[in-house]
Amino acid sequence: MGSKKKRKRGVTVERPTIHPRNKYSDNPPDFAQLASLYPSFEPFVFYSRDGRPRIDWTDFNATRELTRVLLLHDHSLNWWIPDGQLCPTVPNRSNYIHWIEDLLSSDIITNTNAKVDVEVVRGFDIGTGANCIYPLLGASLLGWSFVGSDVTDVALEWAERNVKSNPHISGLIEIRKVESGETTSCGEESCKGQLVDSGSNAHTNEIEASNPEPDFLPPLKLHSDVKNYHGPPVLYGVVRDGEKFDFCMCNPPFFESMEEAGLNPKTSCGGTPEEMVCPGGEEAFISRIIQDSVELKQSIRWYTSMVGRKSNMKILISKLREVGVTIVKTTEFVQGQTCRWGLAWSFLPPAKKVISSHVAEKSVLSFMLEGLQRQCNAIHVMQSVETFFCSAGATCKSNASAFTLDITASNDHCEAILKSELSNLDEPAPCQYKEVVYNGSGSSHLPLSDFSLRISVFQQIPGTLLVRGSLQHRESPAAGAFSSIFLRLEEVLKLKFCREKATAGGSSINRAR
Ligand SMILES: C[S@@+](CC[C@H](N)C(=O)[O-])C[C@H]1O[C@@H](n2cnc3c(N)ncnc32)[C@H](O)[C@@H]1O
Repeated sequence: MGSKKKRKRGVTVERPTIHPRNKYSDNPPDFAQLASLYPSFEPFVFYSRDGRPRIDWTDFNATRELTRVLLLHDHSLNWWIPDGQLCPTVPNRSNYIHWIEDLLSSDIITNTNAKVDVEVVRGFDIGTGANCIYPLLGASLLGWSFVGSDVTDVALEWAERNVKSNPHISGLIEIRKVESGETTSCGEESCKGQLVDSGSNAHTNEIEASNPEPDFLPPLKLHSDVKNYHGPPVLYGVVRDGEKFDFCMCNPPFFESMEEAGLNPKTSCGGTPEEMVCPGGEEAFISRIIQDSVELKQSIRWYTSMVGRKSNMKILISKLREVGVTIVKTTEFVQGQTCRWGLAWSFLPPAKKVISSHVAEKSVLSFMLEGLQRQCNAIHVMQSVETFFCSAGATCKSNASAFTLDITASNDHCEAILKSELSNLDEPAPCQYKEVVYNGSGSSHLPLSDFSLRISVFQQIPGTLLVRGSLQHRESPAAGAFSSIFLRLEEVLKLKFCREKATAGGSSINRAR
């Protein structure tokens, strides 16, 4: 996923954002224009006091109609889903397609499925849904061909209808029913012999795991304590003998129950239990994809999945390390206040020297606050972050609507933070608010020795927040304190907000970049 470099007040800020090739990157959907062109969409558009056209994101009919007109207007696609089925947001789903496009065009792994250029890229969409969104977008944007699989009758019927309503690309898409009777077992017995200890480091970074000599290493029994998937086949048993794919993709059932799905009160994208839920949630489902990939190995160049919880990334990456993949890549998909992750891996040999994330500088770190007490929300966390920094004398500037906090701290402030006891964040500390003024010359007036950091708080599923810190002055001498300070912040916030408190040394901090 591309991260956009933005010069703001003389500071280069890297933040993950909409993919630069996404159609909506520079031109977000224009509701007023769509309403004037499509009378069926018009009743869903209203104008807020600032005169901006809006829709009610909690109204399923409004979100479905928006998706329908966007697919028609911008992609010439005819599309519909029945009431209650999961309704995709087009800009968000396009990001995943473009990320795969990046993976395919990168030369990180060798292309042993080498094909002449005229052959089309072939993808496998696990759980294509009634909306069939990924095959429709991939075929219309990039001319890719797809097999889209699913298990439910309604998904298979409507995916097929959506394909047939678009004769210009229907030849590129096959909808495949997963036979739920023939549960494949890639259990430990069948996988054991093929597992190798990679001895590699999997990191959540741009180019991550390298396992240059997997075949010479001794077999390893899987020991990850991951949740098990008990359900219909996912890849193994659905991909046919001799079939080859350039990639597979998946927007998995994220949740273990509909209660956990919680149905975000700010949006209504529908979603039936069959679409949203599987025993063991996404951890179990993606673990099955990993197990199946061990069986299918190089039949698919890039295995990918969307991941809804950051904490699962860690578990899944260590599982990938155990099964001896040659490469792991991750990305972050950001839309509004929601974050999702992309996880990709391959068994093909790396084609070029990989850069270890040990040597790469980390400028973005994040952690999850899970199991938040009921009455706590992002605002409370923001206030506590402010107190954390201000009580050491640092300067904070908050933007409550964007859920961001810009912090400037001197060397002394950093030392004070690191020396402090795990403090009581209930007492708001007096803060020095300082407007950071752009001097117009392309450089900030802040002394370079200052540590400058932006903290963002994202709502995940109910009860879970993501806290992300991005270093604004990488070159500052105080920048070295970033990870220690962020680790400290994680401990302090978990102590205050999480039912399951942080344990010393038990940090879940993830190096994003
Ligand atoms: C979260 S929905 C994703 C739908 C669509 N791809 C999207 O992004 O909106 C998950 C889909 O996976 C399907 N599914 C669940 N288990 C499956 C399996 N073993 N094989 C294929 N599809 C499965 C569900 O029926 C559902 O349609």
